[in-house]
Parts: sequence; C-alpha cells; structure tokens
Amino acid sequence: MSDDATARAAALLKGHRESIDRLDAILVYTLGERFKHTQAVGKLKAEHDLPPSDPAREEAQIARLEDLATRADLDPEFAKKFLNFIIAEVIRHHRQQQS
Ligand SMILES: O=C(O)C(=O)C[C@]1(C(=O)O)C=C[C@@H](O)C=C1
Repeated sequence: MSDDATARAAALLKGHRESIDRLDAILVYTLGERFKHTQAVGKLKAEHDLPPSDPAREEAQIARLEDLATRADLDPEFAKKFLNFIIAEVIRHHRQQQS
C-alpha cells in the first residue's frame, strides 16, 4: 500500500478511536446514573421488605430492549445478555442492602 493510503487509514483509525472513547465515556456515565436509581430502588425495597428481583418487570425490560436493539442494528441477543448482566449486579446490590 502507498504511504498516502497508509496515512489516510491511520487518520481514519484515529477518528474512529476518538468516537469510541467518547461513546465509552457516555456508557460509563449512563451506567453510573442507572446505578444511582437502582441504589434508591434497593433502599426502598429494603425499607418495605420487597423482594430484590422482579421477574415480570425483567421480562418486560428484556422484550423492550430486544425490540430497541433490532431497530438500532444491535444484536438483540447481545442486548439481552448485557441487560441481564447489569440486572444481576443490581440484584446483588439489593441483597447486600437487605442484609
Ligand atoms: O425495577 C426494579 O424493581 C429493580 O429492582 C430494578 C431492576 C433493574 O436493574 O432494572 C433490578 C432488579 C429487578 O429484578 C428488576 C429491575
């Protein structure tokens, strides 16, 4: 490949990586905000003796996210695994708040 083509590829790679870094920051801040709300939910659940998990709510969330993922060109299976991973961590926090 010519030096020009290599330099263009390097510039494109740099641009994509800058966008990826910005998007990763959005993900981290978004998750931080989500966990603030789930901590508040965990406190409410602990105070009112409510169960840490709500399978019906999770089912609705998964169905909604799968639909959103499909429309956003994201693999719905991945979206489901990702949400389940986050929810499992939230339930772990809820259990800690209740003990
Ligand atoms: O909505 C709740 O009841 C929550 O505790 C929050 C949350 C979630 O992370 O979205 C976590 C656990 C429940 O099973 C369902 C949803």
